[in-house]
Amino acid sequence: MISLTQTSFLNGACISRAHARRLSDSRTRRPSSVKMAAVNSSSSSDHHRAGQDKKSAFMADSAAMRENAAAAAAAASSSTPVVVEEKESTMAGGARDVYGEDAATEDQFVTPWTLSVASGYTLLRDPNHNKGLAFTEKERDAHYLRGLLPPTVVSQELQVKKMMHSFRKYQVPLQRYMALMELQEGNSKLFYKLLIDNVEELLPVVYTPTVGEACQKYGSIFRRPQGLFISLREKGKILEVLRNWPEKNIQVIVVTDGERILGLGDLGCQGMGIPVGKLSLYTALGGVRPSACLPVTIDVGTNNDELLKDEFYIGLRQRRATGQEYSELLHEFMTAVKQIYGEKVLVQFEDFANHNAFDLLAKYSPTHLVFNDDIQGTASVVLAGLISALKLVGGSLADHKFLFLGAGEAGTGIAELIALEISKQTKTPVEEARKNIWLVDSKGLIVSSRKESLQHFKKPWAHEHEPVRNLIDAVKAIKPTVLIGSSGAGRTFTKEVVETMASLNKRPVILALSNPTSQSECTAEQAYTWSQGRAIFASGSPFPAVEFEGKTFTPGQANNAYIFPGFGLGLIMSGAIRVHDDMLLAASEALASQVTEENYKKGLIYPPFTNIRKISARIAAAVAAKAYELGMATRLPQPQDLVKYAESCMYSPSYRNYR
Ligand SMILES: O=C([O-])CC(=O)C(=O)O
Ligand SMILES: [Mg+2]
Repeated sequence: MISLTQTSFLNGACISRAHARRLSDSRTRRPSSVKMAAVNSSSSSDHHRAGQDKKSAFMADSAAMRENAAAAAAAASSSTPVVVEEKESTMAGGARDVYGEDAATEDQFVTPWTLSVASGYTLLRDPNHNKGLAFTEKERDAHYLRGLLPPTVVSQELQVKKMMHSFRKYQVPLQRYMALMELQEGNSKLFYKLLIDNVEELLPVVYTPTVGEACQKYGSIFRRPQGLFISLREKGKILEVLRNWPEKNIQVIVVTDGERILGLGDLGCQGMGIPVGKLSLYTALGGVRPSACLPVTIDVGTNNDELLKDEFYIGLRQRRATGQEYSELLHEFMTAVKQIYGEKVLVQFEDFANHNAFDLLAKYSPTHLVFNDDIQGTASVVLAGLISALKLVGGSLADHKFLFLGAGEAGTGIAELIALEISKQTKTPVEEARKNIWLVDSKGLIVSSRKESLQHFKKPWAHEHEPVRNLIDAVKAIKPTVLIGSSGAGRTFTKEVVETMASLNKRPVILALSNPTSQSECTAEQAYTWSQGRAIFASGSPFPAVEFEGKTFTPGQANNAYIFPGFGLGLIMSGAIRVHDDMLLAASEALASQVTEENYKKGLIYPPFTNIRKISARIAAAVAAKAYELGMATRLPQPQDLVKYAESCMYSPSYRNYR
């Protein structure tokens, strides 16, 4: 059988280069309805970095950034025409896949490809094409599969049913995680179908909280590498390392350095579980095709002594590199990424420690398409929850008083986005809007008398007030209507804290955002019981429904998983080249608008995850619309119906027919 396959997947004799080129050309022939746009990938705007203010850097902005990015976008849409989108429906009769798939594959137009003669045996071991028992009789004949499979032929639906049946037999969450990872490595389409069809049940396994435990034990459960590992040893060679990755058409990279994995601290190289998990959600929840997703872990060592002593640890056995050594490696990575994948690749920073997260975002926002999920994604999802909570508590955002426990990435990120939204709604300066927002860190309430010793990202929150040393005293002094936990420290919303919130408010809004479950500031049960069922509660990690005095309370999950998949899709489908604060606000509003009356009746401030693909399409459309409005989109012309367009761009995990 002749197959087009990637260089790293050679199995059998290669055919001649000329023949390969002919086949490859016909494979990548453009269907007539493919849309064109003018894109000059070389247009860089590094020089636009100048003038970035560190204070506003978490959401690098605004007027200057917008102008710069719009100029870059204009420059980017001026020369060499390239294919910018392929829709499945436009592909019929167009280019054919490796195995003669009769619908377009998600990896269409990926280059470079090498032709090889693959055996059926190889096909069964290729996760992107394997269908297991679902190979039809004809396919078994055509692709050298006879005898390699038992006689039965089953549908993908039956495979899903069977997988769920055996999955449910595992009682231990980590075993469930391993079973799903094995499936992802063996049959990618089945994995995504399973995840999409059973999202509520499987999310806590491939993602928070189980992924946290998986990272802690990554070394001992390690079977096959996932993602790309870039360590200090690869310094000077990062471009080569990126070229080793088999997929070439990368659209989203999730990168971590493992220093602050969820609320679990420094897990070094074992943080890889996080980019892998986040990108699974990019595909399952946001419809970004798996081959366009690249998980990366930058290994600069770890300060986790237990891991350094652990014989199964998979990373560099040294303490973390810092300062120039660290920033040089990161800079080489960011430069290489843009060089190899172009201006429109989205780099999502994930679970970096505060001291690097803010600086990296500030440094690269003006020149790259970057997004920090912990600062911006979490901010956007929480703002959405607050917008919808207003339906239950009344008033506008400006009427409320917010108190945070935790003044790191999530805390200050959320605080700033709330302030931006208030400022937009009330047409007051953002400094004014910040006045109703208070933050507590490990040293107590952030007040102006502490200003000198504060890290730069905390300074905007240092208001005039006498010193307050702990959370409970801050609750009593500030009298917030909304309490938000983002400190990574578990069980810090004590009975007294929740009871005080309930004594101050008819319906206290309490968000316990820290992950995983062990780090949650309080449980759903505690929030509902201690507030006599009056709390409007949501948490970063999932909690089951709670019965209290004969009533059932279903907590919402205020997790950035609602935002980043749709947000990323919106950036990709519009060809956005920068992230702008207004896109985050647009995403929040789009998510809040998806909460139904029925959800509100149950006290929910987020819609259920069951409909997440529809929700993601709406978020994507809102983000793309904003990109077009701001002049930051390069995919032209703008599609008329962005929601429909987002839906049409989404990856489908259904098997293709191989002719
Ligand atoms: O991964 C999650 O569940 C949310 C998140 O970004 C974090 O806690 O760092
Ligand atoms: Mg995170």
